[in-house]
Amino acid sequence: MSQPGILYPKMTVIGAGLIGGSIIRAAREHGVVGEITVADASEAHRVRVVELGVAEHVTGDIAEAVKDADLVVLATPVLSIPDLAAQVIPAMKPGATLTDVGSTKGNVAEAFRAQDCSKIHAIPGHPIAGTEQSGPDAGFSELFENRWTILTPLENDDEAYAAAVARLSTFWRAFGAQVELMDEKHHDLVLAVVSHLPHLIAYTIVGSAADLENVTENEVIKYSASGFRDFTRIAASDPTMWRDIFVANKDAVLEMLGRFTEDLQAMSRAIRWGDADTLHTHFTRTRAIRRGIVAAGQESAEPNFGRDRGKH
Ligand SMILES: NC(=O)C1=CN([C@@H]2O[C@H](COP(=O)(O)OP(=O)(O)OC[C@H]3O[C@@H](n4cnc5c(N)ncnc54)[C@H](O)[C@@H]3O)[C@@H](O)[C@H]2O)C=CC1
Ligand SMILES: O=C(O)C(=O)Cc1ccc(O)cc1
Repeated sequence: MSQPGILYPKMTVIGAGLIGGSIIRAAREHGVVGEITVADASEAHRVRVVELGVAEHVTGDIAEAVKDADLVVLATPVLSIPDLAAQVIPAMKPGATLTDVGSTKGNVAEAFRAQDCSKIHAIPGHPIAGTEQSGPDAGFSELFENRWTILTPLENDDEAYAAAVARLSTFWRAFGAQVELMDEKHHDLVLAVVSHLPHLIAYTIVGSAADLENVTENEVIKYSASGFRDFTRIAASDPTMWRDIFVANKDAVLEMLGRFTEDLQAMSRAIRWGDADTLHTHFTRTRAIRRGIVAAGQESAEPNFGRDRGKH
């Protein structure tokens, strides 16, 4: 793939965890930024970023970190974004771009709109790529390859804003991602079904299995070599990140949870009444959905494909 060259001479990433760390590595590898500055609230993480040697500047001072940046990326848990936006936006230089990678977009759009964004280009974003790992060591440059990044631009008819959205799209494409633009409310509904609800189910079922009196913790570990193992991987995802997602995306998650509960009741009824046809028809449909995803090249037929890349 031909690379676009330097898109942002100075990039600042706030939050050097899995996603921030992956962006830094990918941006360096693909040559789309010049100098990289990292700001992180955790001293231990700042020390680790220095040891890893992945950034030119590392600081705990947010205003100092963003003042010269052409691109600022917020890569922290979503409930921290309103506070960070209030610190970052007034400190940014005119004409610079602000984006984020948060898993929810309605609250981020609201946080950006609450500030005076007239001198910068504020563009919420979300790479649909990740793992259950977190922290500065978890990042790897290939994370975004063949994945989607959704941008949810704010309402703004300026040509300069459209150009900033186009440049940010080029940035993500340089990492091998495909970019889609979407309304933030639609984003939050779609992600509630395909990401937030599955995580809630995994968190719940792993807890339920461990709590059952006739199932020991030892059996949960021993037999997790089966399909249950995928649930335990997801249920190992970062607690702070997921607490924030469910608080921020409450309405969409509750709506989807309501529909899911109805569908679960229908399955429960089919099992109770021995309605084998209903079960078979349903499982045939879901198998076709999975095969469609594999055929579209979005996933390997092998389990756990790509999930372990970049682990240390
Ligand atoms: N983990 C995943 O699979 C994905 C996560 N996301 C989103 O990306 C964002 C970051 O997630 P991860 O990289 O997984 O988290 P992480 O836990 O690996 O990294 C977050 C980093 O932010 C720092 N931090 C936290 N609050 C801060 C604050 N107020 N100021 C400065 N630094 C702060 C932490 O010290 C940590 O280094 C979240 O909003 C999450 O919803 C998006 C796509 C995938
Ligand atoms: O690890 C997994 O299976 C994920 O689903 C990763 C993930 C987590 C949160 C996001 O907003 C996007 C991707």
